[in-house]
Amino acid sequence: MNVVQKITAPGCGCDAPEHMKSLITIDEALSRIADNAAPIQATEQVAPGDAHGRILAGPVRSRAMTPPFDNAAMDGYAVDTTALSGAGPWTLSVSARVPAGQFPNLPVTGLSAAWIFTGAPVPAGADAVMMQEEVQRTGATIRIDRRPSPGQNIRRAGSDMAAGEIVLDAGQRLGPREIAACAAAGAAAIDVVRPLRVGLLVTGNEVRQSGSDHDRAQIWDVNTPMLSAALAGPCVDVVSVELGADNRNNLRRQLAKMSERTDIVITTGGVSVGEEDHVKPALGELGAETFFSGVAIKPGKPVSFGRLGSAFWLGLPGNPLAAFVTWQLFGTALVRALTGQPIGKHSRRHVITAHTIRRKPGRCELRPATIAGFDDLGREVATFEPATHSGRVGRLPQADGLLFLPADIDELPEDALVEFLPFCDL
Ligand SMILES: Nc1nc2c(c(=O)[nH]1)N[C@H]1C(S)=C(S)[C@@H](COP(=O)(O)OP(=O)(O)OC[C@H]3O[C@@H](n4cnc5c(N)ncnc54)[C@H](O)[C@@H]3O)O[C@H]1N2
Ligand code: MOO
Repeated sequence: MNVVQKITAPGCGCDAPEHMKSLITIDEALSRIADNAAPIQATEQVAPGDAHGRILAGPVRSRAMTPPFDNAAMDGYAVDTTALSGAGPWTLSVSARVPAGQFPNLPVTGLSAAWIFTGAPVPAGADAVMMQEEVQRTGATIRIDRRPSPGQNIRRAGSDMAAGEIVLDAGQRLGPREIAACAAAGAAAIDVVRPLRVGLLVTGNEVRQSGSDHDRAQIWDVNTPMLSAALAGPCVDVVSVELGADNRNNLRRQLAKMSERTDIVITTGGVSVGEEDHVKPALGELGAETFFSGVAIKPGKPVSFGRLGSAFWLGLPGNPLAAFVTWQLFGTALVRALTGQPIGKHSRRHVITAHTIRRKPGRCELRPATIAGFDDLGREVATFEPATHSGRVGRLPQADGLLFLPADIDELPEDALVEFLPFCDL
């Protein structure tokens, strides 16, 4: 096996024909999202049990040390090792019984032991807990053959979290692991970012509801259900889903209305250069700002980003694979930016290509790929179709993510190391 090269930076397409010169790189597009989309300030409070998938608006501090007291890690006997003189064995009298949830009244003194259960507070005077399997109990006495170590089987107060310690920072997405830390920190109510209000406007005269009867020149709408599914998550409220005809005046009215009640307006289709592509002209008439218009990628070249009033606009291409890929690259980044989560390249990793690639250079290609397994060095190996077709989604369910094929590369051998972005949900 021969690693030919390590590829990190997708090229910029700047040796491309004149009409591609205005296109920017993926990383430049991500920077423009990060620079323009400041986190929304609105927050709300939720209980830890309702926080799944929400984004922390501020740090979470531990309200008290945890565990709150020294406690037994095993069912057994709490003893004072300093009272065990000589080489043993030792016989101790069982002087108390301490179940979890009950505070011990009596200290352990001399050759006495407290019968203790996992999670129960360790009595004063004891400095070790013997597992019950390691002692012989007879009536009200136990025999210990081997000297316990001081501290054995005791979980010390504060050993997990100190009082006041920051356990989570703002911008963290709350999954089961983070919610566990919040609960252990004693958080009764957690400050989270209020869900983003998102509107979806799917354009195209030819688009009809999936499964419906349609005329000969019409097609089933893939983008509405696909993006509705992509947006389904606790940090987003989809407040409006509309279809829009290829008509500038109508689109202008729809965009204006949608932008008044949303943080993000997502459009699909009508964003390229043809006379029937009315989304950008309609936004122009409404005085929208444009932060980028076209990225040197395949699929998804016309993807655009701007602002209309207080709402951000993300213009995804109509081709369904292009819409999905640009959602994965830029839509998820915009949601992250507006909810205060870092956006970066951290989720990209490197994989090995399973086949030779021959392609037309010019744009960085995002090719759907499947992680098929590992090579003999333990590296992930990706398989993929011979080409990327922006209108095809039939094989998308088999893909795990996107390979980044740099703009200037026309051929890559088998076993090349390339960047890979796993698909992610909100
Ligand atoms: N002269 C040029 N033509 C095109 C260029 C270009 O640079 N110069 N770019 C091409 C590229 S790349 C893309 S991507 C598409 C994107 O165009 P639009 O975003 O304007 O999308 P539409 O033209 O409206 O639609 C493209 C394609 O997708 C189908 N579509 C649209 N909506 C849906 C939907 N909801 N569900 C399923 N399929 C949908 C539509 O029927 C078209 O076939 O432009 C190229 N052209
Ligand atoms: O950029 Mo488009 O998605 O290739 O057809």
